[in-house]
Amino acid sequence: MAQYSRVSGSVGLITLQNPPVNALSAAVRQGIVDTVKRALGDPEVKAVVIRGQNGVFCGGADIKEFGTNMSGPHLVPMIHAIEAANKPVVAAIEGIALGGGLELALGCHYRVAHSKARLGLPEVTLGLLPAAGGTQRLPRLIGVPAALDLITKGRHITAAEALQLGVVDQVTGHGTVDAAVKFALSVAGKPLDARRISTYPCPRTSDLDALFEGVMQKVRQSARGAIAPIACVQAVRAAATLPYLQGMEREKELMATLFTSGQARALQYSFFAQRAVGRWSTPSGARWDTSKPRPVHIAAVIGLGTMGRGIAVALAQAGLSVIAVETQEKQLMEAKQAVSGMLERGAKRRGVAPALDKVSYSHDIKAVADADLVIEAVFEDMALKRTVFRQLSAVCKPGTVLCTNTSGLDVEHLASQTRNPQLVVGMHFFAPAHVMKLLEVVYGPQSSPQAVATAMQLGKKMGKVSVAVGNCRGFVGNRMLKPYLEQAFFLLEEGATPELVDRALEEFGFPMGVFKMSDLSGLDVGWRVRKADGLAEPVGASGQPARIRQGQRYSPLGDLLCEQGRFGQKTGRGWYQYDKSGGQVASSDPWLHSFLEGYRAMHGLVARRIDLQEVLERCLYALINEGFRILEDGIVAGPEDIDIIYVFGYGWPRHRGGPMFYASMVGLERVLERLEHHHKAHPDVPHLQPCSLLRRLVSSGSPPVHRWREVLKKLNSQL
Ligand SMILES: CCCCCCCCCCCCC[C@H](O)CC(=O)SCCNC(=O)CCNC(=O)[C@H](O)C(C)(C)COP(=O)(O)OP(=O)(O)OC[C@H]1O[C@@H](n2cnc3c(N)ncnc32)[C@H](O)[C@@H]1OP(=O)(O)O
Repeated sequence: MAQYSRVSGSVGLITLQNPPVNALSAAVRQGIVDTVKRALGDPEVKAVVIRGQNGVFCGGADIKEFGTNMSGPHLVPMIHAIEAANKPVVAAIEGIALGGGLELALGCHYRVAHSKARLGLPEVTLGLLPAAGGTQRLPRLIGVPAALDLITKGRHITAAEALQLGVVDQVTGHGTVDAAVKFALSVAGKPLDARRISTYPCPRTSDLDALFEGVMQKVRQSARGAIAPIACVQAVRAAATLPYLQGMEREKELMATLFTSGQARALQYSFFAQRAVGRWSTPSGARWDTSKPRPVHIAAVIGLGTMGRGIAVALAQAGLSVIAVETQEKQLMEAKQAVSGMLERGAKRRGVAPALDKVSYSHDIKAVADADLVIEAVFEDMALKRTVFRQLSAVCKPGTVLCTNTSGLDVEHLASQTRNPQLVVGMHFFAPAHVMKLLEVVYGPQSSPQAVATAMQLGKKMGKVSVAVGNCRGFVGNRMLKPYLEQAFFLLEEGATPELVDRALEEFGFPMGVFKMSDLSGLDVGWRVRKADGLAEPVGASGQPARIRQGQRYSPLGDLLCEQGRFGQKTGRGWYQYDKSGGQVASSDPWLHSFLEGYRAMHGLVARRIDLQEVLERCLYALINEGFRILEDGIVAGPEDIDIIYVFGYGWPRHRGGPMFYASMVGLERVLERLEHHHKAHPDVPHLQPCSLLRRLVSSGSPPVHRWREVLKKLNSQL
């Protein structure tokens, strides 16, 4: 709703009221329509100020309404009525003016913003475009290039940048509403014609065609199949080439296409999923709202390889004091230089002072004695990690939370090496740790709610999207990756090429196909794990046929490449060839193709034609099937956790929502039917056998993904 009052005698003050972000719900829109009418009809009122309650102007249209039959006044005529008013209307922008919130402000005649306010049109991130006149007014106000930049990227800008661009008229460091009221009084009675942005001609830009062509090309490259950024460019083009009302028609038409698209549903699901993972819970009953984190002022990092360095940087950038430990003197010196460089570059990018003095370095593990939390980031080797945990348990002060940065080792086993296993959790960072947004926080059966809450809160402070997950081999992300990779190898055996598999996945929207990704991260990484698991043994040594291990179908292709020293980009050869060791441009490798032919011949395999659809089904449905197993095992609280992990850590295209959302969009029945089909064709591949949760969801009528938690609870209680 919106509240009305009169201030300073002649200013009508309208306050939007819809906590926490004053989203433009039907009630708020109705409130604005009513209060504007009241202010304009009051002869005592000379000017109007619109503000938001609790220091927040407006977070835009109410996204929760999008899935409903939206009632109440429409935004477009509401904003037109404000712009057409015969008394000046001033937006007092505190906190945020985003999406429809900024569009409302652009309909006002003047905008006064607090210096800490952030403004933007982020609709593109929700699979939409600014459809309340944003695509038509913003280019008219600030020019086509700047408007294109803001609208296609959905970037938030500061008040200072907004002032520089001409989005706002005044910035204040003090009381925004007081400043806006004063401003309103100063312009009361002045002509308003020149203040109605919809009447402005779009500022001329030289070679408009070349500009739009260039932006469209960039957007198509970076959007990888996302339709909203393209529609945003088309809408701004309408502003630049058509009269305002025709431009508005085009905006509406484009919005109608986006609004009903699966991509918009996926991106809006992702928005709420990201918030849902913050409300974590564990099977033991620990919860985000009842578990109190321990304060962390001093954090320590043990092991300063690539991961440890990134973690130290992320901690220092989050304002913590960091003790960085590396036992080898030479490596410590190298790490110190590297960490300082990363901090300096990061600070330069963000326009702040580098937090160099936040990090102290030591080669002695005893230096961590006073740390509130320690993150062990030594080499991925259980014996080594065990030793470090025993040492940490001996040297740390009581109450220190001990975390292991591992991509899949048993957190519970490490906890058992310490005196206080309840204070041990996993923190699975993704490389580069100071850049990648995802963090898996892994709790074991003994981890205390406080330890989980502490790691989750620290992740948030470091700017990570943190997801609480249970302790199992590979946790969530890597556990699901295993069947995906396995299918990719099997497809090569059956006749596919790395190029074909990668093309299918890249056209789906992954930034890189599985083989290019594997070349980038290094084939030796997986080889080491398979060797440790007793899988990658030479044929003779295992005493089993080459393509069977531990009673299941196995592809030794990756191992054979490693035996040839083909580790991917770092050696200049892997599934592809590169111009040099460390080269990044993959090209098809004739050697690899004849190697595959020889391999198939040796094992009596006859290559068959494999199409892109089969690649997608085999790779993605096997991964999704594992996701259902993870849900069934109670490793995560809901499908949102899995989807956020895949979108933020594994390159799953955001406009497809994540694997579990994608499965629900494809239709659970269809996923089940195709898994059954592929399992029948490959009965020796357990990962293709549909998991019982998937079957049970299908028999309960394939509920939409937002109802799975509820169904899961019910199914579990029936067990
Ligand atoms: C045939 C059919 C034709 C159909 C044509 C349809 C025409 C429809 C016409 C519509 C015209 C609309 C035009 C407009 O351009 C569209 C929009 O405005 S879309 C919305 C744009 N705004 C945003 O994208 C902002 C989203 N929010 C954020 O980025 C952040 O929440 C924030 C505002 C920066 C605040 O961040 P934080 O402080 O970190 O807080 P949280 O993120 O945790 O949020 C707190 C709480 O608020 C909820 N929330 C936030 N924004 C909205 C919102 N816009 N609507 C509803 N709810 C919102 C958020 O979910 C949190 O709640 P929780 O999920 O935790 O319960």
